[in-house]
Amino acid sequence: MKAGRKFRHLHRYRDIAAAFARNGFGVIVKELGLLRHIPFPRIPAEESNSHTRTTGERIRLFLQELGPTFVKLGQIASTRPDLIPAEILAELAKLQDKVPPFPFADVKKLLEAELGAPLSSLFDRFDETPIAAASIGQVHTARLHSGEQIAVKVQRPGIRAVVETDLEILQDLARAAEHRLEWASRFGIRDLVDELSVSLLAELDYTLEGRNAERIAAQFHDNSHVIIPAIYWDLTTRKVLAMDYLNGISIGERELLAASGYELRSIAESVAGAVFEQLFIGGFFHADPHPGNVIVMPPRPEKPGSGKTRENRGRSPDVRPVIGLLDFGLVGRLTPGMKGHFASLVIAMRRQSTDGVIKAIEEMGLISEMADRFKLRREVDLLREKYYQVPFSEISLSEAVNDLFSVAYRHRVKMPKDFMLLGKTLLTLEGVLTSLDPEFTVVSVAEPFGKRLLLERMQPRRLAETAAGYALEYAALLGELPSRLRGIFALMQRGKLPLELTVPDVDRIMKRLDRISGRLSFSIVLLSFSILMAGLIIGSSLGRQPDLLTRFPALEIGFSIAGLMFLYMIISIFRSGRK
Ligand SMILES: Nc1ncnc2c1ncn2[C@@H]1O[C@H](COP(=O)(O)OP(=O)(O)OP(=O)(O)O)[C@@H](O)[C@H]1O
Repeated sequence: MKAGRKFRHLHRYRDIAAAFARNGFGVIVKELGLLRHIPFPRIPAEESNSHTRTTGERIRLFLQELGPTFVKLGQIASTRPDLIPAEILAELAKLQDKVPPFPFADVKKLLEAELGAPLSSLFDRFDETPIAAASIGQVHTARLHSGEQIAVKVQRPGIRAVVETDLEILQDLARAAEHRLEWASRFGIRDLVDELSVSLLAELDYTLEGRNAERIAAQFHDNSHVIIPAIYWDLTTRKVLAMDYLNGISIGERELLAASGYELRSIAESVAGAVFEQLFIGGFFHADPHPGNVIVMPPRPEKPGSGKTRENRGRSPDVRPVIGLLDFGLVGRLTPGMKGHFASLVIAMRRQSTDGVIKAIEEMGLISEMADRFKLRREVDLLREKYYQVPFSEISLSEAVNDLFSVAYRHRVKMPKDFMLLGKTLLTLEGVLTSLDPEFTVVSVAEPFGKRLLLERMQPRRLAETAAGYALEYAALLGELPSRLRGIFALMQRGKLPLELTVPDVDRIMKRLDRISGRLSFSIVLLSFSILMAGLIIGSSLGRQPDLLTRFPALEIGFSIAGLMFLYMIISIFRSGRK
């Protein structure tokens, strides 16, 4: 730990040490020397909760006592069922950062400084009592001079400095812990803290949240059943976020929803549909669909604010409720490749194919060189047996995600951050929706989206893109090959080529080349096959429209090229097989 930093943050270190002690972790910290040179506070036995609370509870209380940075750390850790035992995970999921609001005088001061004008000229009405107060910011309602009802999120004064100090301390603690504790380095807690730093610092910039909201809104461009509040950019800064006020009922208020005449099943379906649309289709997703962030609004013909409403006139009225999503501080991204792997994984699990599951996780590039494939296969087999003949609609998503993640953890399969967020999103979603309607199964809604994604991937245009992508990957790998080989030859010349080092290296390159070329030729075969099929279909319709060919001679050329390509691919595949 850097001494200067420690001295600067002495007060905070003492708070942390006291929180450790009060929650029964003092001994561990002291003995491991994590907070060496910090005067350790004496906590009377009756003030410690170590005998009255479970470990999970104490961890939750410890984090809650230390405020926003630690609460967020716990919330991020709660997205890691691969790392954290279920009992502790359940406690972390309860973490709330609701705190008393800060005074209106501070709100006014901050708004006027940030927006550069007196409050009365900015708003027609500004409600002094916030509708929600969290540790980073609080939300007020207001009305613009133009009449719109808006919600204004205002950042707590001085919060950035507090978070930055805590992050520095956490980085020091994580470094010390990894140095001394095997489990800490196994958990990769430094990575966890780095991950936390990135997402927490992003949450302190409300303009990023505004941009996330707009990106998700664009994904629902054609869906009038999902509303994302429009952002008022002229009233938004890094510390102020102004958006449409969504007037509805939180999805957590089951009784109120039922009493207001909503059908709970229909709400559950709409919310699951909205989430899967982001996961499988858009690829950019809201990763924190907890009840406070999902609200139900009465069916209405038009989306307010966004101006991107689909025309509804002339259609029979649609009674599905409208789902409003809020709070875009935590988002995940799935590249087209990841979406595809995810769909393949779901399909392989559904087909009970162990090889398919392993292939899918292999293709994600997740299996480390260290993994014991034999054991991994056996565990996936066990999972397969567990889910054997369980109807897809009865599978508990959270259990399946947990099972998969814990196998992944045991085999050191590295899950990318966005996959973790995907898992967390699914877990939160299932929790929220089953408490709304215990009979509802989330996967039943997932299936059509997965199929749609796979169908989309089989379209000739997509196949062409995929083939082009692999070709680029091929080219990049070939490009990097000479330098790698040069390196290997240099080592050989110097007689410093340990066999165990080079063989896996070359092997890895060859395997990758093999894989890419396999996929490349497969994609080209599919592509040319699709073009050929399209040619045949259009060709068969030419009988009815004989002038098409004369009008589009390029079609004829296209078919001939596609046919030749296809033939060439088949012949070369047979040839390479013979060799
Ligand atoms: N546009 C809005 N329309 C209606 N209510 C809103 C709106 N924005 C925020 N709220 C209310 O304020 C609450 C807190 O907002 P939000 O979740 O964005 O803040 P946060 O500081 O990120 O809180 P948390 O840490 O709980 O995620 C929401 O749960 C919701 O009840």
